[in-house]
Amino acid sequence: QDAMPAARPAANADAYPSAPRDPALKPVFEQFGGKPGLVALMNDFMDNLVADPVTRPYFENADRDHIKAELVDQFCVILDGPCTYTGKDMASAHRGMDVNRAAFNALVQDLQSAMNKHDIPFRAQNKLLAKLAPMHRQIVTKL
Ligand code: HEM
Repeated sequence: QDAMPAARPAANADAYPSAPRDPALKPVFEQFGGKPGLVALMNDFMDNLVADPVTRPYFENADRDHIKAELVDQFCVILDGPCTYTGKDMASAHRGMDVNRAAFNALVQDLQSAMNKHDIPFRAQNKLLAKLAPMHRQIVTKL
């Protein structure tokens, strides 16, 4: 898989897996409160990740402010907001971390409880989660 690094796609090509922007998600971006809503959401999401014993080991020594800022841009792009994601692609960002299914699922639950706290409508939550779920292929590298 590492045999032909030159053939790799651009750095952020699968951050939001090469799918085109989906204009149908613009109303969902508004339901998240736009970019300020995403910034507020990410604060609680990261607090949950650090409080959760399953995810804490991954985040306690990480640059959490940086990750939050990248997540805001990434989710904003996924929801067709006026943002650009300049962070790493998901495979590169999580390489060597040995993220397993349990950790991935725990992170999703921590995101769900943050979205509930921010009163994001359930349907809007699921629109975002549907875009995040396939990313497990790039992120989960361990059974
Ligand atoms: C759909 C699920 C996930 C998404 C969308 C996501 C997204 C991101 C993004 C955007 C970054 C920043 C990349 C950059 O710095 O350029 C990042 C970094 C990171 N993620 Fe995830 N992630 C997910 C799942 C996970 C899981 C399950 C874990 C571990 C339990 C995890 C742990 C980390 C850590 C520790 C970093 C920081 C890496 C570093 O310091 O370079 N992520 N993630």
